[in-house]
Amino acid sequence: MEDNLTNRLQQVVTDLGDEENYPDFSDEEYESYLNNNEDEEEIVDISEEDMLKMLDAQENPFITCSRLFRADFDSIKLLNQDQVELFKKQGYLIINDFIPHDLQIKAFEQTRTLASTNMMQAAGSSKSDSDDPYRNNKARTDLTTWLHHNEQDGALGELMQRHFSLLGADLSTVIHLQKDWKDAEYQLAYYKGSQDTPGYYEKHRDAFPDDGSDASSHMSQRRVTAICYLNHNWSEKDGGQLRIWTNNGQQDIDPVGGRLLLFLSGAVDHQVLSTNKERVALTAWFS
Ligand SMILES: O=C(O)CCC(=O)C(=O)O
Ligand SMILES: [Fe+2]
Repeated sequence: MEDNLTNRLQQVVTDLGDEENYPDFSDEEYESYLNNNEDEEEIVDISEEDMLKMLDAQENPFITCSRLFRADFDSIKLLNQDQVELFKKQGYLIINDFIPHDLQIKAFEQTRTLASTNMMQAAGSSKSDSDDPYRNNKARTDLTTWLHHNEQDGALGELMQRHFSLLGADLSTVIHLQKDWKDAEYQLAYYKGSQDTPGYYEKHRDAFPDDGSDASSHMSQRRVTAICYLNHNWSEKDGGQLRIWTNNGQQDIDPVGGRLLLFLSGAVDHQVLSTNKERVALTAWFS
């Protein structure tokens, strides 16, 4: 009896170890077997890049985002009608001398001080990873810090309180921002950048395409990116241009001090090219 049991057990073990006794599934049968035996709903882990590809294939993102512009609006103070038209048509707009030269110099020096006194963090550090889960710490080399317009002193405070708040008033007049929109998110960025170790920020988009309708608004918060450059005496050899991908191909924008660049966050891919010198920018996102 015992022998019998041992023999039978041995036979089972031998049969299990013998591949020829396994059911012979084709790949398709195996897939369907796995799917039928799945208890939990499969969570599709799609990358930001693939998600953008999928959304861009549904509709040109410049068209999606152009629906954010209001058909009629009241008076605006900083921008003029032609600039608004151009912004809508191109998906981006450059405004030179957005701020006075002395304010630009002071804001640059203030940023340098913040960077050298450890008040700014590597953009890919764990602290800011949670702000931007799609990026890893190799995507960009800058030091950053979030600024709050009513808590900031000095030139950077003035830049937000006076200049960006006027811009925000205009943008909320010409563009559909979210109903509870109050103020921009502000991020200050400092690239150390040298000939030996150039700074960079890889190609990316700041938001998913969004026309403000209920169907798409859950995916994105940011609608307009506004970048004010604070670099003085910028020259071609310093690099650090912002390459943008527009509806009409790519274009490189020099990060000239005092210059403001606006673009539709959900439509324009962009990349900071190698910068061989210190490079400072204050970015505001309007949602
Ligand atoms: O500094 C720039 O020109 C671009 C910055 C940027 O792309 C970002 O902070 O998302
Ligand atoms: Fe960006």
